[in-house]
Amino acid sequence: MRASQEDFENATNQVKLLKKDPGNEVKLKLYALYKQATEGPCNVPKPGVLDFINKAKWDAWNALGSLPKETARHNYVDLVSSLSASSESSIQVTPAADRKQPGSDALVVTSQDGITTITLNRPDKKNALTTQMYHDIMLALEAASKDDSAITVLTGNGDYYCSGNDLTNFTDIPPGGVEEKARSGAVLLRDFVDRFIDFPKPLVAVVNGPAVGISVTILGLFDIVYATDRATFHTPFSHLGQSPEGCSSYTFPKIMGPSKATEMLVFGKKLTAREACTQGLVTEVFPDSTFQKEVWVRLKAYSKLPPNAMRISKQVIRNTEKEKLHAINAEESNILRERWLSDECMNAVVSFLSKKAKL
Ligand SMILES: CCCCC/C=C/C(=O)SCCNC(=O)CCNC(=O)[C@H](O)C(C)(C)COP(=O)(O)OP(=O)(O)OC[C@H]1O[C@@H](n2cnc3c(N)ncnc32)[C@H](O)[C@@H]1OP(=O)(O)O
Repeated sequence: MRASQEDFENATNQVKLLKKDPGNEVKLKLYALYKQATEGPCNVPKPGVLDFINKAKWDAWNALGSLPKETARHNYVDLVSSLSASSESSIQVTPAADRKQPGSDALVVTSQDGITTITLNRPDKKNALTTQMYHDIMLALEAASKDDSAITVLTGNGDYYCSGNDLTNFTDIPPGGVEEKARSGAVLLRDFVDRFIDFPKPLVAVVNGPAVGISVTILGLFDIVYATDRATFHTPFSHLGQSPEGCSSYTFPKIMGPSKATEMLVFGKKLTAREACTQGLVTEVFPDSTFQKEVWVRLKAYSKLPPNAMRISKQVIRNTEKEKLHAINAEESNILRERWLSDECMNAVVSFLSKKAKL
């Protein structure tokens, strides 16, 4: 028996009463059938490749081809009645403008005992780096380079050190489109990494938990890396259709040899803290239970050493490579700009986002 218009309207109301989220795949199917039943075959332009949610919806609708309206209506009613009446749906797209924007509290900067500490403070998002945070970290480094502290520390709040680039950064497309987005992303990346290359004082990473992506690659530009034994080091660039940054294409082979660097940067092998220490990426590993205490006692003692001597010694160690590092950074940023426009990268980002999206 075909579903009547009344059955269809009842089903559309029933959807609103579902208590359990039926999942993105079902929600896309419901959306597509609804559009087909009410408007017929897909008749709107395909959204831009990085307009992930609307593109997924468009794809689902378009996939129904010339399915007759009546059949779509019938299939919609069938699908709704097969979903548990005790579920609840949340078929909504949260507009970008309505999403909670990270405030300046996503980064906390403190200065004490001769140490300036920059803390990533988005523990609920595993300290993923928003565009604003890249800018704020650059400002914090600029200020730290001029303040009277002897040592600068980067660390994270919560169970993660940092989960790398916030993948939702990819959804904020400017009027110039995806090319413009990729271009400005590459400029931001290059500026960001340049600040680490040029940082004049001893720079210490206090890796309080797992580290992913760019938070790992820039470790090659730090002077000291202390890690809890709970930390892991993961650069899943190939999985994301991306390529190495943070000068890691140069620093990692230099630190650990080309073959171990390839395992990390090309195959995305995740290292434990002890493996990373054996391979020279980490300076020292501490038991998680005493990590904070031991590290800060150590750093406070170092911070009492003559600051000018430490700064000059750091520069003697690092300066010979600066020019090369800037050239590598520029090249890596350029390559990434192209990677961000690739299908491989877009599909990987869509896949991550669609797991969290409210469709
Ligand atoms: C302009 C400069 C560009 C520089 C280029 C940089 C490249 C990179 O850094 S590539 C690396 C990018 N990062 C990732 O691919 C990591 C993605 N995240 C994950 O794989 C996982 O979230 C995890 C392994 C880091 C943690 O997994 P789990 O313990 O299961 O926790 P959840 O997944 O539930 O995470 C909690 C919450 O945080 C959100 N989140 C975590 N990482 C990111 C991220 N990188 N981008 C955006 N959001 C992230 C996650 O989605 C959860 O959010 P809600 O669902 O809203 O609670």
